[in-house]
Amino acid sequence: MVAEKGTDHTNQEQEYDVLKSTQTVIHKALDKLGYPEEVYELLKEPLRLLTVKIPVRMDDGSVKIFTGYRAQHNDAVGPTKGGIRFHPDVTEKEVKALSIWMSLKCGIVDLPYGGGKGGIVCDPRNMSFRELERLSRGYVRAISQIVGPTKDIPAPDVFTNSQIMAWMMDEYSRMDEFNSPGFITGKPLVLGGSHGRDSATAKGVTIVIHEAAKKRGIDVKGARVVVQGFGNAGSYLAKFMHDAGAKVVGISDAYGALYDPDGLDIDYLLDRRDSFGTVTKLFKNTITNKELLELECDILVPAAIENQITEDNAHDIKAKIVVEAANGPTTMGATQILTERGILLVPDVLASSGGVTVSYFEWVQNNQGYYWSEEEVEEKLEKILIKAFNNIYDTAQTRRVDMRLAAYMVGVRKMAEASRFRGWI
Ligand SMILES: NC(=O)C1=CN([C@@H]2O[C@H](COP(=O)(O)OP(=O)(O)OC[C@H]3O[C@@H](n4cnc5c(N)ncnc54)[C@H](O)[C@@H]3O)[C@@H](O)[C@H]2O)C=CC1
Ligand SMILES: O=C(O)CCC(=O)C(=O)O
Repeated sequence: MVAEKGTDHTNQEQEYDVLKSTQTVIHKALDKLGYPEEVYELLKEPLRLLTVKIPVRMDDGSVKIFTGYRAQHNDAVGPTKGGIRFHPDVTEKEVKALSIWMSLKCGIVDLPYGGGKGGIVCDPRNMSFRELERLSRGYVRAISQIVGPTKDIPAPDVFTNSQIMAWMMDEYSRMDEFNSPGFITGKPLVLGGSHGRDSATAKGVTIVIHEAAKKRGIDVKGARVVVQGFGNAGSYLAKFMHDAGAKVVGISDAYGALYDPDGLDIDYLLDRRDSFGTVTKLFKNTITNKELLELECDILVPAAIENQITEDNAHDIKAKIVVEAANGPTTMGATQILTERGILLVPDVLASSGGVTVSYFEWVQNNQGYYWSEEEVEEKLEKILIKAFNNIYDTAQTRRVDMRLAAYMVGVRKMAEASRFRGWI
């Protein structure tokens, strides 16, 4: 049955509630796996959520109070792990959902972690370098009691980068009175970062695109690709697709989108984009993000923010494969519509797990004090993601469920088992 389009405001609010929809799919996954209700009661919310107020001295002398969060979903398997987002739309609910997705990712690629996530309500695009440094350091001081290399290990996410990780690592090291590179991942190479972390999310997406294309008999060479978002995940991905011989016909950022049916000049766009993944402001001939998503193409990769493919536009998506580099870009209703239309949807918790996988490699290298080559990192990442993709694809086929539910079934099992062995449930 084809789902009806969302009609009123309440329907839309429910459709866009990322926490509720995640909970619904976790519930279904646990039911399918035969777990009792108390497992769902444990896993439906993070174990811990810290809300902090961060006073920051602004460059004009005034003090601004920022709100930040750190959610730790489940630490039965090991320390929690996940990025920190700086964005004006950050909410408590979003951070909670993001921490649950991190647990699922860690389960899918079999890392010894549970999920965590942090966020600060701010717009770094309107802040100076020094204001950002003070905010980053203030956040670490505020959450210091619950994070640490064996407790909860942060990393980059939307509008945060290796410089911000460096300030945060330095602040934590000062408090800890040790050099603590294992406190955070996504650091610059000279501070114990890993080769390949910058491009890891996109590399992982590239690996699963190749696997998904094989399943659909699509040759990546010559395939038409559309990428929403031109930041860390989206810009590297556009480059990898371009280098693989695909034709990247559309890209976008928060301000608009670019389209060329003959393929965009990706190297030129990479050269001109700013550190927040903005490039479309330089062009007059732009289209909207909505138009971008509905372009004729073979592979569509949302790599920006949540709730982009909804019941309102899922019927108009022309791609044969949708690969979610972003967290939560497709609503539950839209997942159903795309699946019914025969579009292969590779869900976020699988497609974007390359980032946390290489973050894990970084943490291992920090703990060992022994560093790997880029080739070693790539080889290990490829093995893990090919196995994860095929495991989930096969689960979807044999259990006759959509790819998202299959991914949740694979991802939730380890933390449920670990919680059971610990005697929590
Ligand atoms: N950086 C990482 O390692 C990982 C990132 N992700 C996810 O990938 C997505 C993108 O993250 P990054 O590339 O790291 O962020 P980024 O900050 O490097 O880039 C974000 C991009 O999204 C665009 N954008 C922001 N708000 C938008 C809006 N309202 N509409 C359309 N575009 C908008 C920005 O202009 C920019 O091009 C997020 O969902 C993030 O959670 C997932 C796994 C790991
Ligand atoms: O690299 C990490 O530890 C986490 C990356 C992240 O935040 C994500 O996958 O959404």
